[in-house]
Amino acid sequence: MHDAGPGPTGASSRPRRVTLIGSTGSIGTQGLDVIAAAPDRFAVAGLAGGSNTGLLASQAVATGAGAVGSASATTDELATAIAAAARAAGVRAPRPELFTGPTAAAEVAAWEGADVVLNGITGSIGLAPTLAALEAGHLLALANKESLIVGGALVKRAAAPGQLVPVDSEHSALAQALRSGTTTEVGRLVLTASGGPFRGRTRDQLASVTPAQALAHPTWDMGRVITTNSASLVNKALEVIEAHLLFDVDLDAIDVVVHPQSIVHSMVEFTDGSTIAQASPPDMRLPIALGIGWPHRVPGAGRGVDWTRAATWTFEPLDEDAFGAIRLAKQAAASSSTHMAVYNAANEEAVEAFHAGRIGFTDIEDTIRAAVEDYDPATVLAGEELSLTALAAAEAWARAAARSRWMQAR
Ligand SMILES: NC(=O)C1=CN([C@@H]2O[C@H](COP(=O)(O)OP(=O)(O)OC[C@H]3O[C@@H](n4cnc5c(N)ncnc54)[C@H](OP(=O)(O)O)[C@@H]3O)[C@@H](O)[C@H]2O)C=CC1
Ligand SMILES: CC(=O)[C@@H](O)[C@H](O)COP(=O)(O)O
Ligand SMILES: [Mn+2]
Repeated sequence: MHDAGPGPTGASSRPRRVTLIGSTGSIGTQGLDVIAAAPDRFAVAGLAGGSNTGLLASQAVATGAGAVGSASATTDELATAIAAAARAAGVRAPRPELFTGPTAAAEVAAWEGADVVLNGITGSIGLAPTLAALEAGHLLALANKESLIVGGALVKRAAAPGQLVPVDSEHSALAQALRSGTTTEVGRLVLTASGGPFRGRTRDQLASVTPAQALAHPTWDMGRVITTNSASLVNKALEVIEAHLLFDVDLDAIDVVVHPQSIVHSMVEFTDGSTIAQASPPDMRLPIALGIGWPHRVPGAGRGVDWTRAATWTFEPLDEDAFGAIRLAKQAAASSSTHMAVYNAANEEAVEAFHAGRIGFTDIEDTIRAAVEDYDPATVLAGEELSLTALAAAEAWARAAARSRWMQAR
């Protein structure tokens, strides 16, 4: 079993040191909130961000992080931004170790001053930091689902037992439910889906929805890509594969049910017909705190359900004629070890194209379907086994295949 370092129980000799990859995003900033609220349990080790250098620099000053990485700034720009943030805060500028460029996030993830890495990058670019954190022996609190889904067996092989803890709300719920039962007693996993902003629409009605409508998630405030993926149900499709990889449950024993209130975050049905569900108001700070504090709960991380008020929780089947992303992902995952990299890369390209006004909403799913159906690993990979090289080739093929659809349409 992986040694997570000091337990953040308040009674340990020092707080657990946390590196945040994607510290400027939705998961990253909520991770910083959790850490700031529990200074006896957690301290910031490292920070890595993308293009928001000003916020990254302010975070570096506020937290005293020992390592700071930026994908977009030069070392001089990052140092200057940190000095400016310190001046603005009226404090002495800290002198963290700086990392810049495309490998910065992975270098910060591997940085030795951490016990735990919270990976909150968006997209398959999260794979390198995921592998770097695991190889460095850190506990990995994983929000960046794409790295597990794309990396598949590569990520699983790199993780020692207990080293990878899910932060995604559904998988945190499943991990919590599974603490009460042995895996041989699991009948099936049931992931809840909010249904997104377009719940109840037909496929024809989906064709004309706008990016602004897709970004109006009914229950969660998240980054642009995952919010769009929730609207298309691609997020739930990725999560089915994520659950399959995390918990070694067959794909045909993983179901999705639409639960618009997002209070039951998922459930495990055991072989005797008993179901254990995890419920809490929608707030990512709870699964983030549990992820970085694993296996300990952090008191006050989230608020509980208010049982004194009348409330209705509803569950309904998913309309798979309108939303085909989950069926398509199950097919892709069963096809080859690199098909999900193709699925994800085609989706990443299509989401960007949708927000750029190049394609319509239903073209997202059509783009993924075409890529998954046309992809032939024997041709694209020329016999290469699952490896970072093979994944890069599969992704490059998928991105080119996706783009060619809207280039041709011009
Ligand atoms: N938000 C949520 O509630 C949930 C999110 N997740 C998952 O967590 C991940 C993050 O989602 P979310 O926080 O919403 O996304 P955001 O878009 O809000 O944040 C993404 C973060 O990644 C950073 N980033 C982008 N490129 C790089 C790079 N090359 N190197 C380092 N950092 C980079 C961004 O930096 P910058 O802004 O500076 O460019 C930003 O900090 C996704 O995989 C998502 O699916 C899962 C469950 C819930
Ligand atoms: C908070 C979280 O974990 C998200 O992945 C959330 O599940 C998105 O909501 P959907 O159920 O609409 O995909
Ligand atoms: Mn989720």
